[in-house]
Amino acid sequence: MGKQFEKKEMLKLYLWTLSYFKPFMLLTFVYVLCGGAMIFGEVLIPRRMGYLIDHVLPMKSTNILINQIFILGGIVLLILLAKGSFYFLEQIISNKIIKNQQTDLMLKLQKLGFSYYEKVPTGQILSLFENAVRETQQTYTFLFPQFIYCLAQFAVPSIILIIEEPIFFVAAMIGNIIYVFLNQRANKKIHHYLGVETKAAHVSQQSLYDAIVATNELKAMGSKEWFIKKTIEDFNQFRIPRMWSTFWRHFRFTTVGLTLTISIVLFYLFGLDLVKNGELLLGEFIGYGFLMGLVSRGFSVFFYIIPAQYHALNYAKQLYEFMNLEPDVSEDKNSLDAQLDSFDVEFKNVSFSYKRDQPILNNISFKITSGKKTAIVGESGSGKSTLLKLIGRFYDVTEGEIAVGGHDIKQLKLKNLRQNFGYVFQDTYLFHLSIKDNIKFGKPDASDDEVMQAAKRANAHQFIMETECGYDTVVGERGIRLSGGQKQRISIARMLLKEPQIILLDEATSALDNVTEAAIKQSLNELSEGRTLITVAHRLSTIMEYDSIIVLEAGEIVEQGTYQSLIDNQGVFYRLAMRGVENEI
Ligand SMILES: Nc1ncnc2c1ncn2[C@@H]1O[C@H](COP(=O)(O)OP(=O)(O)OP(=O)(O)O)[C@@H](O)[C@H]1O
Repeated sequence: MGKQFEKKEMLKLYLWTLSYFKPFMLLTFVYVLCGGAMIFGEVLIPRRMGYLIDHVLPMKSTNILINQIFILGGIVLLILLAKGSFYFLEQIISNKIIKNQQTDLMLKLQKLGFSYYEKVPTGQILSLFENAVRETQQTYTFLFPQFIYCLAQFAVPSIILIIEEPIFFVAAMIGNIIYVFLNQRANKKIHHYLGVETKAAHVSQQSLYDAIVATNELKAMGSKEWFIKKTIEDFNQFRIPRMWSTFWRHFRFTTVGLTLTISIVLFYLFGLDLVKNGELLLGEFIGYGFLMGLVSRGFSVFFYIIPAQYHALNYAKQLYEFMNLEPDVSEDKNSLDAQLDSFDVEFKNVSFSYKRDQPILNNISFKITSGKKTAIVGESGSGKSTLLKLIGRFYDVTEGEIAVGGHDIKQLKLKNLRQNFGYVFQDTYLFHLSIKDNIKFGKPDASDDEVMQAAKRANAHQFIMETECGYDTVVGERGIRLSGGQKQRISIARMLLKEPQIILLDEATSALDNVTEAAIKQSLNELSEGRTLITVAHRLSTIMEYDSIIVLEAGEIVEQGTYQSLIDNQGVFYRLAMRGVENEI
């Protein structure tokens, strides 16, 4: 039952992998034709050679000999042409498939969005896009073409031998059966080690990723030795099974030579007897020898390909599962394709949990009127960032409704919803591009002057001009060449350039000093004039003139009002504010 199920699953997986050939049916057909022509030529040559030896040479006619050599040359040319076209088409088709597959994966990754990035470690995503993609794509570049080719290379000469001289087919199959018998254990071992290797590849890749990204943390904590030991252990989990799978694969290769020798010996034993008895001509004998070689080759490569394909399917399974993941947030088919004309944000009895039975937000209701400034405050872990993520629909509410401009956000097209948002996250990611492009990301068609104005308003112009190439300076991967505060300013410039109707700031100025923060606040104030601004703030002194402050505690709203009214209330907000004052002292 279990094995039956596994076979069914594997077949489904294989058909899914092959479905990428579908858009290229015509090319694939021509490709198969070329493969057919190759096999046809490979089978024809030994037969023409046999004819040459048995019938042409005894005639001692130079003209006929030359004719026959030309025919042979023509067949060789046909094989060469077919082979060239076969491999050329193989490249074209596999490249097209790889491109389509990669595009599908990228689109899927985008669709899965924020929640997927938060759930799955980056190293694991990289492993999927690196290892799983590379191994699966072997199906297109090598395994499937060779599967078809070897099947034909085995089947066509086998049929000829069975019809004409079955004893030679028997000789070939004896060697083949011994090969299968000897390799049963090897195949099981290879299958086992490849399975372990596939799983360990993820862990090893994650380790590598951590080693690169966390270099500074590890040095600072003096944990280098510990981490190196751990990385080596993780890598061994991958290296040792790989070593064994390679050993068994080599073992299998060695047995090919051995079993082929058995077939050849049998072929000579049976064949020479037939020649001696006059039942077979010498040329025919040589020709059948070639055909037998094709049968053995086709068979052994075929048996090499099956476990290799199985291995590739183990990786394809990861891609298949990834492609079939349901995004946490999806667009309704009948979603409203309309531009918003009002930007109120309303929470109606919203509850939310990342995991079942672990509520993060509980029965939250509030309304932010278009153009007003609202701050969300609360202890660490009270759910402030989560609340912002829900407004941007990075997650869907578990209960209740969020409305923007009077529409339930679930009923709006994601594009229409998000184009109205400008989001500055706690951590700013900078692309490995110039500073200019990193700012332009907020509005791709912005002019250089607009970029510069936005940077000036974000208090970033001065430090940008001090970098090596100004706005053209490439900020290395993850923007490591800039300080936390500088990265935040680029992110704010991005948002200022976009000029969104709803501004969401998640501790957007936490890495800035007081002077810079005050300067940026001025720009944000100007920008937020007439726009809805919702900010998660830790430094309460920055939100004194906000229209409303929502105080969260353990996922619930415990207070709401203006700064002064909350201070007068002497409740949770008052205590938070007092603590903040103490900290600043
Ligand atoms: N992607 C996630 N999956 C599961 N739990 C999460 C996820 N993100 C946050 N949480 C949990 O949700 C709770 C609220 O987190 P959130 O980041 O919203 O709090 P916060 O008030 O913004 O905290 P801080 O001020 O420290 O940034 C925390 O207990 C956190 O561990």
